[in-house]
Amino acid sequence: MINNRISQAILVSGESGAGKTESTKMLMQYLAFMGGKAQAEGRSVQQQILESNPVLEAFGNAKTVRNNNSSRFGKFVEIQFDDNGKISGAAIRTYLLERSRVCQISDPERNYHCFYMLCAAPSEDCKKYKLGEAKTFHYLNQSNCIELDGLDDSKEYTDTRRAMSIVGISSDEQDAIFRVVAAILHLGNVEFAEGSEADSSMPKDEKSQFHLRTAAELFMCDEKGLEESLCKRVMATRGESITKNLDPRAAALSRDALSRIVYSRLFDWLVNKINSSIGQDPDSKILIGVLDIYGFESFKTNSFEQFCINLTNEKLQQHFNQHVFKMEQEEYTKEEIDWSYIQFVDNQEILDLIEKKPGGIIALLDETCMLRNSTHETFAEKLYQKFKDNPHFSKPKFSRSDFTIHHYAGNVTYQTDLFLDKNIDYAVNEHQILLNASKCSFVSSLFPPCEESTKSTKFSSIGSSFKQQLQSLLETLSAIEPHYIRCIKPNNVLKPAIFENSNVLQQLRCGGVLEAIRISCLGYPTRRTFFEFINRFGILQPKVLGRSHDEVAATKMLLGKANLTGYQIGKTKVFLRAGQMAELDALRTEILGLSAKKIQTKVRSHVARKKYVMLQHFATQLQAVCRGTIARWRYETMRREAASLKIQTCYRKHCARKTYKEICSASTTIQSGLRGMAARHKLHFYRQTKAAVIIQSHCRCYLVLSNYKRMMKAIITTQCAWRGRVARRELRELKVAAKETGALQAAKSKLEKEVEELTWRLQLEKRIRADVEEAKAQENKKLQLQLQDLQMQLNDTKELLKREKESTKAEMEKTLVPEICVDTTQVNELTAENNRLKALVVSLETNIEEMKQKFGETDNVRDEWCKKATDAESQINELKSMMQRFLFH
Ligand SMILES: Nc1ncnc2c1ncn2[C@@H]1O[C@H](COP(=O)(O)OP(=O)(O)OP(=O)(O)O)[C@@H](O)[C@H]1O
Repeated sequence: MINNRISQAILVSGESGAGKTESTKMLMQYLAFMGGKAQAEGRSVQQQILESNPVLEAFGNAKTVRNNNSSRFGKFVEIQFDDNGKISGAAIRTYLLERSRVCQISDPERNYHCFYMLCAAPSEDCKKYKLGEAKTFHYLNQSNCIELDGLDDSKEYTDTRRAMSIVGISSDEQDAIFRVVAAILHLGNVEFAEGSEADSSMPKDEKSQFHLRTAAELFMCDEKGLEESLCKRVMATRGESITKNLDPRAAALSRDALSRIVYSRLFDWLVNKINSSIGQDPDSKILIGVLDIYGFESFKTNSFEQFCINLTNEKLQQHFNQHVFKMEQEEYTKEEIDWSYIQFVDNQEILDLIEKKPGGIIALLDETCMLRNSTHETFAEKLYQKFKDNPHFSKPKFSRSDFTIHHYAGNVTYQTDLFLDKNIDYAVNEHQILLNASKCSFVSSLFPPCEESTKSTKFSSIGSSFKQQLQSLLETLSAIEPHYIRCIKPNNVLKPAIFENSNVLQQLRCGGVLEAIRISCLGYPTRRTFFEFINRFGILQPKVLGRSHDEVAATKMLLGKANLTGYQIGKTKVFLRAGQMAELDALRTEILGLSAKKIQTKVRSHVARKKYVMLQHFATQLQAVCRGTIARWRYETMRREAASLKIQTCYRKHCARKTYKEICSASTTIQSGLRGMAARHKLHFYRQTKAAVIIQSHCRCYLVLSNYKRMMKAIITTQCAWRGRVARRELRELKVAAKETGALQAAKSKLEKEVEELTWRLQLEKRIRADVEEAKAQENKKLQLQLQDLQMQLNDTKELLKREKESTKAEMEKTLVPEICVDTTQVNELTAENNRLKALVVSLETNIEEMKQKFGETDNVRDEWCKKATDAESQINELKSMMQRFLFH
């Protein structure tokens, strides 16, 4: 593809279970690996292409009798490449999904894998979709095969969801997809019973009602609407519509039709989603298409699907024939080479029988479908009439509605029973309206409203649309170079290491492989124009590339050089036998190898030299860089040293300055301290001096003062003495003069002194007298009290004595026993007591007498002193008068 810039197609064919799908996957993996881009951001196209397989397999594959993982649809994967040969986009086209499987399976087959996966999903998902075990669903339990050996459905579920995410299906979309799948399962469990009206139907029981309700919930549509769409049908007749009840059987068919159409639309949605997710490359000019399409099928019961599948195989066989036989031999004739024509079985007539328009089986089927009240029997009748003379058509002897087609691969008898139903490709109007109105955007998008014109005018059938699809596929295939892969199934028991010869031979015959090999051996499968040939193999003999040789001669020279024989030279092309091109290619490869070696040598030496020069240059640069680095490093070191020196200097300077400042401040402090101290000393000395001066001054002052005072005193004394002398002299004179008054004066003084003394004594006496008076009064009072006490004691004692005397006397008298009864001790005691009391009385009386005496003496002294005082007073008064008189004189 890269060399010739021609798109290619790989057609993988073979019967069911032969390995088409596996081979296709391997091919896709290979192409993705070879053409895959380095993983850019997020998911790469190739990854999406590969991950589309598990998604499509989950929804389009099922277990059949022949294959546990049978693809129930055809697939053409178009991988687009850009100019660099890298994958730039992809498109997947699918063909004819087997819809009937959704509602009907036979033992031991299974329905589509997705149903079983969903039933084995994690419990929260099952709960969400109200699902139970797979065997509880009608669409799954028609067959006893529920589980497959070596297939874990729950793991498949997880893997499928992961793959869906990779291909760009969002989580919400995945939820909606599985919700629809679950709804189909629930729908399948709705059974119908006779309704109240004739030929009407209704859900059979509570269980059916539940499943109907759940299906409606999952579809997010009206439950009643769903029931009516299943149990009733609106018939439009000439402008008016009539609602017709469906009997239970028809209702069940309607239910299955709904399930089929929903599933089919879901599958188409998935394919479209994958395509839009992967994206197409409109600029891509080259592509590789891989076709994985169902192989020829011939079962006991063959229905519409087998009819379509076998049509496909007829078409592909025709393409193969055309390419390998027809076109090949036409080319030989055109190029006028020596060739005897080989006959081959052309299946054009069979294709005409099936698809010719008008008059082919498909056309008749469409016609029958369009007619009201037509049945499969009328259809079969039409076929019998129309093709009774066709050698490829026959009517089985014991059947009224079957027909047999003589396919290139063998005869297949088809049962027409469901041909009409399966061919009709439209959603029942009620179903369409119901699901279009779903609250779930996903479900409603599966059933977009159809235009009125298309609804009424155009009839669309599966057969016709499939035919068109095939036509378009073959057109695509014709435009590109096809390659064929024929898968051969070694045995029918799906086991390894078993090779059934006859079976394999049959497959080889059916596929036209033997003829293809024969023609390849006889014919010339490879051909090239002279220009292409010389251009490609000219290097075997470089001189042919000059202008001196014509193309034919040059071609022959080249072929001679390669020692090839048996080839043919045509008008414009050279035709080579099988294998010759490979020989030439090997030779070319060898020469190319040698040339490549030479070129490599030169290139290597050139590269080595270049490398050397470059290394030298780099070494110099490196050295320069290293030296520069070292120099920079040295310079840096020096700079750092200088800087460190500077820093040290600064630091030392800073330290010294700091120390100096500290010393300065310390010395200033000391100086100020010393100065302060000196000043304080000075001040102290000054103060001392000042104090001394003051003391001295005071002392001096004192000395002077005392001297002065002494002097003054001496002076005064002297003066006094003098004056005294003078005075004494005068006194003496005066004394003499006043000699007579002097005696009086002396007497007067003496008298005054005496008066004073007497006054003093009088006062003292008065005071003493007052004290004595007071003491006397107190003493008297005391004595009186004592006296009274004594008096009282005395009286008491006397009384006591008296009473005792009397009592003693009375006692003595009473007893009349004198000496014998008297206690002598008691008498003695009483006597002593009596004496003591007597002494006390005497002493008290003495005391009283003394006191009386004493008071009497004191009064005498007092009286005496008073008398003296009165005398002295009178003398004083006398003297005073004398003095006054004297002085007066
Ligand atoms: N190359 C292979 N190596 C081993 N097993 C293979 C190979 N190819 C196919 N098989 C086995 O055969 C089975 C069927 O293969 P595959 O599904 O590819 O068949 P098919 O031709 O696509 O069938 P159908 O037409 O039914 O889809 C595979 O599941 C696998 O078990």
